[in-house]
Amino acid sequence: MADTVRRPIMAGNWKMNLNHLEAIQLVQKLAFSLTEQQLNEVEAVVLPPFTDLRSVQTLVDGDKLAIRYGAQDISAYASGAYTGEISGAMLAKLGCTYVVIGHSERREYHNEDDALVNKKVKAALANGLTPILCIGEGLEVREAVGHVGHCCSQLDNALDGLTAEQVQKIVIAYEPVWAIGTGKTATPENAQEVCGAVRARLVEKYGKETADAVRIQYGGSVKAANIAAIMAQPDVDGALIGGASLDAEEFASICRYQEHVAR
Ligand SMILES: O=C(CO)COP(=O)(O)O
Repeated sequence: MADTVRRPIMAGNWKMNLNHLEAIQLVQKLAFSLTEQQLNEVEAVVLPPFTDLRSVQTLVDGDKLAIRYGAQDISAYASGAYTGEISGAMLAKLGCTYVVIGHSERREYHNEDDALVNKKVKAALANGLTPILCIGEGLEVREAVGHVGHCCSQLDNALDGLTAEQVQKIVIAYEPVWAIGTGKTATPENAQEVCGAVRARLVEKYGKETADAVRIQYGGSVKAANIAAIMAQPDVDGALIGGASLDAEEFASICRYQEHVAR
Protein backbone atom coordinates (compact mmCIF):
# COMPACT_ATOMS: atom_id res chain seq x y z
CA MET A 1 0.00 0.00 0.00
CA ALA A 2 1.25 3.45 -0.83
CA ASP A 3 2.30 5.95 1.83
CA THR A 4 -0.37 8.35 0.63
CA VAL A 5 -3.89 7.79 1.89
CA ARG A 6 -6.20 8.00 -1.07
CA ARG A 7 -9.82 8.79 -0.28
CA PRO A 8 -12.02 6.13 -1.88
CA ILE A 9 -14.32 7.44 -4.60
CA MET A 10 -17.58 5.76 -5.62
CA ALA A 11 -19.08 7.32 -8.71
CA GLY A 12 -22.47 6.45 -10.18
CA ASN A 13 -22.56 6.78 -13.96
CA TRP A 14 -26.29 6.94 -14.67
CA LYS A 15 -25.72 6.83 -18.43
CA MET A 16 -28.90 7.80 -20.33
CA ASN A 17 -31.27 7.10 -17.45
CA LEU A 18 -33.44 9.20 -15.08
CA ASN A 19 -35.03 12.55 -15.91
CA HIS A 20 -34.48 15.59 -13.69
CA LEU A 21 -37.37 14.72 -11.35
CA GLU A 22 -36.13 11.17 -10.90
CA ALA A 23 -32.63 12.58 -10.37
CA ILE A 24 -33.84 14.68 -7.44
CA GLN A 25 -35.53 11.65 -5.88
CA LEU A 26 -32.43 9.51 -6.19
CA VAL A 27 -30.05 12.10 -4.75
CA GLN A 28 -32.45 12.77 -1.86
CA LYS A 29 -32.66 9.05 -1.07
CA LEU A 30 -28.89 8.77 -1.28
CA ALA A 31 -28.38 11.66 1.11
CA PHE A 32 -30.85 10.02 3.50
CA SER A 33 -29.05 6.66 3.33
CA LEU A 34 -25.53 7.87 4.08
CA THR A 35 -24.34 9.49 7.28
CA GLU A 36 -22.07 12.51 7.39
CA GLN A 37 -19.26 10.30 8.63
CA GLN A 38 -19.73 7.81 5.79
CA LEU A 39 -19.64 10.67 3.31
CA ASN A 40 -16.42 11.90 4.90
CA GLU A 41 -14.76 8.54 4.54
CA VAL A 42 -15.89 7.82 1.00
CA GLU A 43 -16.45 10.37 -1.72
CA ALA A 44 -19.88 9.72 -3.24
CA VAL A 45 -20.36 11.09 -6.74
CA VAL A 46 -23.34 11.05 -9.10
CA LEU A 47 -22.91 11.50 -12.83
CA PRO A 48 -26.37 12.23 -14.28
CA PRO A 49 -27.33 13.22 -17.83
CA PHE A 50 -26.69 16.88 -18.70
CA THR A 51 -30.39 17.72 -18.42
CA ASP A 52 -30.41 16.74 -14.72
CA LEU A 53 -27.40 18.75 -13.62
CA ARG A 54 -29.18 22.00 -12.76
CA SER A 55 -31.69 20.17 -10.57
CA VAL A 56 -28.94 18.22 -8.83
CA GLN A 57 -27.00 21.44 -8.26
CA THR A 58 -30.02 23.16 -6.71
CA LEU A 59 -30.64 20.23 -4.36
CA VAL A 60 -27.00 19.74 -3.34
CA ASP A 61 -26.46 23.47 -2.75
CA GLY A 62 -29.81 24.05 -1.05
CA ASP A 63 -29.44 21.19 1.41
CA LYS A 64 -25.64 21.47 1.64
CA LEU A 65 -25.25 17.80 0.76
CA ALA A 66 -21.78 16.27 0.87
CA ILE A 67 -22.43 14.54 -2.44
CA ARG A 68 -20.39 15.53 -5.48
CA TYR A 69 -21.66 15.44 -9.02
CA GLY A 70 -20.45 15.73 -12.56
CA ALA A 71 -21.18 15.12 -16.22
CA GLN A 72 -20.73 12.13 -18.49
CA ASP A 73 -18.97 13.98 -21.30
CA ILE A 74 -17.50 17.37 -22.23
CA SER A 75 -16.78 19.15 -25.48
CA ALA A 76 -13.16 19.40 -26.57
CA TYR A 77 -13.94 22.98 -27.65
CA ALA A 78 -14.29 26.07 -25.48
CA SER A 79 -17.32 27.63 -27.22
CA GLY A 80 -18.81 28.38 -30.62
CA ALA A 81 -20.61 26.65 -33.47
CA TYR A 82 -20.62 23.07 -32.17
CA THR A 83 -24.28 22.12 -32.18
CA GLY A 84 -25.24 19.80 -29.34
CA GLU A 85 -21.99 20.14 -27.45
CA ILE A 86 -21.59 21.19 -23.80
CA SER A 87 -18.47 23.10 -22.77
CA GLY A 88 -16.29 22.73 -19.70
CA ALA A 89 -17.13 26.29 -18.65
CA MET A 90 -20.86 25.42 -18.70
CA LEU A 91 -20.25 22.38 -16.50
CA ALA A 92 -18.08 24.36 -14.09
CA LYS A 93 -20.79 27.01 -13.83
CA LEU A 94 -23.23 24.26 -12.77
CA GLY A 95 -20.92 23.32 -9.90
CA CYS A 96 -19.71 20.07 -11.43
CA THR A 97 -16.62 18.60 -9.81
CA TYR A 98 -16.11 15.66 -12.17
CA VAL A 99 -16.53 14.74 -15.81
CA VAL A 100 -16.32 11.26 -17.33
CA ILE A 101 -14.05 11.21 -20.36
CA GLY A 102 -13.43 8.42 -22.85
CA HIS A 103 -16.09 6.01 -21.62
CA SER A 104 -16.06 2.88 -23.78
CA GLU A 105 -19.62 3.61 -24.90
CA ARG A 106 -18.48 6.97 -26.30
CA ARG A 107 -15.44 5.38 -27.89
CA GLU A 108 -17.64 2.71 -29.49
CA TYR A 109 -20.85 4.55 -30.45
CA HIS A 110 -19.42 8.02 -31.06
CA ASN A 111 -16.05 7.05 -32.53
CA GLU A 112 -14.07 8.88 -29.87
CA ASP A 113 -10.38 8.14 -30.27
CA ASP A 114 -7.42 8.70 -27.94
CA ALA A 115 -6.58 12.06 -29.54
CA LEU A 116 -10.07 13.41 -28.84
CA VAL A 117 -9.98 11.97 -25.32
CA ASN A 118 -6.69 13.83 -24.76
CA LYS A 119 -8.27 17.12 -25.90
CA LYS A 120 -11.25 16.56 -23.61
CA VAL A 121 -8.98 15.86 -20.63
CA LYS A 122 -7.23 19.17 -21.30
CA ALA A 123 -10.57 20.99 -21.70
CA ALA A 124 -11.73 19.61 -18.33
CA LEU A 125 -8.55 20.61 -16.50
CA ALA A 126 -8.62 24.07 -18.07
CA ASN A 127 -12.02 24.58 -16.45
CA GLY A 128 -11.11 23.22 -13.04
CA LEU A 129 -13.00 19.94 -13.55
CA THR A 130 -11.57 16.58 -12.54
CA PRO A 131 -11.58 14.08 -15.39
CA ILE A 132 -12.64 10.53 -14.64
CA LEU A 133 -10.63 9.06 -17.47
CA CYS A 134 -11.91 5.70 -18.66
CA ILE A 135 -9.68 3.05 -20.14
CA GLY A 136 -10.31 -0.64 -20.75
CA GLU A 137 -9.95 -3.47 -23.20
CA GLY A 138 -12.54 -5.38 -25.21
CA LEU A 139 -12.99 -9.13 -25.07
CA GLU A 140 -10.74 -9.86 -28.06
CA VAL A 141 -7.82 -7.99 -26.55
CA ARG A 142 -8.39 -9.72 -23.21
CA GLU A 143 -8.47 -13.15 -24.83
CA ALA A 144 -5.23 -12.36 -26.67
CA VAL A 145 -3.74 -11.30 -23.28
CA GLY A 146 -3.06 -7.80 -24.58
CA HIS A 147 -5.04 -6.02 -21.87
CA VAL A 148 -2.20 -4.43 -19.90
CA GLY A 149 -0.49 -3.05 -23.01
CA HIS A 150 -3.80 -1.81 -24.41
CA CYS A 151 -4.75 0.03 -21.23
CA CYS A 152 -1.30 1.57 -20.75
CA SER A 153 -1.34 2.80 -24.33
CA GLN A 154 -4.79 4.38 -23.86
CA LEU A 155 -3.45 5.97 -20.67
CA ASP A 156 -0.30 7.35 -22.32
CA ASN A 157 -2.29 8.85 -25.18
CA ALA A 158 -4.95 10.38 -22.95
CA LEU A 159 -2.36 12.04 -20.71
CA ASP A 160 -0.11 13.22 -23.54
CA GLY A 161 1.28 16.72 -22.89
CA LEU A 162 0.12 16.93 -19.25
CA THR A 163 2.38 17.83 -16.34
CA ALA A 164 2.77 15.63 -13.26
CA GLU A 165 0.83 18.25 -11.33
CA GLN A 166 -2.11 17.93 -13.72
CA VAL A 167 -1.95 14.13 -13.74
CA GLN A 168 -2.18 14.09 -9.94
CA LYS A 169 -5.67 15.54 -10.11
CA ILE A 170 -7.08 12.94 -12.49
CA VAL A 171 -9.16 9.92 -11.53
CA ILE A 172 -8.60 6.89 -13.75
CA ALA A 173 -11.31 4.29 -14.23
CA TYR A 174 -10.35 0.85 -15.48
CA GLU A 175 -13.43 -0.59 -17.11
CA PRO A 176 -12.94 -3.80 -19.07
CA VAL A 177 -15.54 -3.53 -21.83
CA TRP A 178 -16.50 -7.20 -21.49
CA ALA A 179 -17.53 -6.59 -17.88
CA ILE A 180 -19.79 -3.58 -18.51
CA GLY A 181 -23.49 -4.28 -18.10
CA THR A 182 -22.89 -7.98 -18.66
CA GLY A 183 -22.96 -9.20 -15.08
CA LYS A 184 -19.45 -10.57 -15.71
CA THR A 185 -17.38 -8.77 -13.10
CA ALA A 186 -13.65 -8.99 -13.52
CA THR A 187 -12.16 -10.92 -10.63
CA PRO A 188 -10.54 -8.75 -7.96
CA GLU A 189 -7.20 -10.09 -9.25
CA ASN A 190 -8.08 -9.02 -12.82
CA ALA A 191 -8.89 -5.54 -11.54
CA GLN A 192 -5.69 -5.33 -9.49
CA GLU A 193 -3.52 -6.53 -12.38
CA VAL A 194 -4.50 -3.59 -14.60
CA CYS A 195 -4.88 -0.98 -11.82
CA GLY A 196 -1.42 -1.98 -10.53
CA ALA A 197 0.04 -1.74 -14.04
CA VAL A 198 -1.53 1.70 -14.49
CA ARG A 199 0.03 2.91 -11.24
CA ALA A 200 3.41 1.44 -12.21
CA ARG A 201 3.18 3.27 -15.52
CA LEU A 202 2.39 6.53 -13.70
CA VAL A 203 5.43 5.99 -11.44
CA GLU A 204 7.59 5.47 -14.52
CA LYS A 205 6.36 8.60 -16.28
CA TYR A 206 5.56 11.07 -13.49
CA GLY A 207 7.27 9.75 -10.36
CA LYS A 208 6.06 7.97 -7.24
CA GLU A 209 4.55 10.99 -5.52
CA THR A 210 2.22 11.68 -8.42
CA ALA A 211 1.37 8.01 -8.94
CA ASP A 212 0.56 7.58 -5.25
CA ALA A 213 -1.86 10.50 -5.33
CA VAL A 214 -3.89 9.30 -8.32
CA ARG A 215 -7.09 7.45 -7.54
CA ILE A 216 -7.83 4.46 -9.74
CA GLN A 217 -11.33 3.00 -9.96
CA TYR A 218 -12.57 -0.32 -11.24
CA GLY A 219 -15.80 -0.38 -13.23
CA GLY A 220 -17.91 -3.19 -14.71
CA SER A 221 -20.85 -4.94 -13.02
CA VAL A 222 -19.97 -3.57 -9.59
CA LYS A 223 -22.64 -4.16 -6.93
CA ALA A 224 -22.90 -4.27 -3.16
CA ALA A 225 -22.19 -8.01 -3.20
CA ASN A 226 -18.79 -7.72 -4.90
CA ILE A 227 -17.48 -4.28 -3.90
CA ALA A 228 -15.63 -5.35 -0.74
CA ALA A 229 -13.40 -7.85 -2.54
CA ILE A 230 -12.63 -5.30 -5.26
CA MET A 231 -11.80 -2.59 -2.72
CA ALA A 232 -9.48 -5.01 -0.89
CA GLN A 233 -7.04 -4.70 -3.81
CA PRO A 234 -4.13 -2.35 -3.07
CA ASP A 235 -4.35 -0.29 -6.26
CA VAL A 236 -8.13 -0.01 -6.44
CA ASP A 237 -9.35 3.21 -4.83
CA GLY A 238 -12.99 3.16 -5.80
CA ALA A 239 -15.51 2.14 -8.41
CA LEU A 240 -17.35 3.55 -11.39
CA ILE A 241 -20.80 2.05 -11.18
CA GLY A 242 -23.42 1.88 -13.92
CA GLY A 243 -26.61 -0.13 -13.41
CA ALA A 244 -26.32 -0.51 -9.63
CA SER A 245 -26.03 3.27 -9.18
CA LEU A 246 -29.62 3.74 -10.36
CA ASP A 247 -30.86 2.23 -7.12
CA ALA A 248 -30.17 4.58 -4.20
CA GLU A 249 -30.09 1.79 -1.59
CA GLU A 250 -27.71 -0.33 -3.63
CA PHE A 251 -25.43 2.59 -4.40
CA ALA A 252 -25.41 3.67 -0.74
CA SER A 253 -24.56 0.10 0.21
CA ILE A 254 -21.63 0.17 -2.24
CA CYS A 255 -20.45 3.40 -0.59
CA ARG A 256 -20.54 1.56 2.76
CA TYR A 257 -18.29 -1.18 1.37
CA GLN A 258 -16.29 -1.31 4.60
CA GLU A 259 -19.28 -2.91 6.30
CA HIS A 260 -19.31 -5.81 3.85
CA VAL A 261 -17.29 -8.99 4.06
CA ALA A 262 -14.98 -9.55 1.11
CA ARG A 263 -15.94 -12.75 -0.71
O1 LIG B 1 -19.87 1.41 -17.61
C1 LIG B 1 -19.95 1.34 -16.40
C2 LIG B 1 -19.80 2.55 -15.56
O2 LIG B 1 -19.26 3.59 -16.29
C3 LIG B 1 -20.26 0.06 -15.73
O3 LIG B 1 -21.58 -0.25 -15.94
P1 LIG B 1 -22.27 -1.46 -15.12
O4 LIG B 1 -21.95 -1.20 -13.67
O5 LIG B 1 -23.72 -1.35 -15.45
O6 LIG B 1 -21.62 -2.71 -15.61
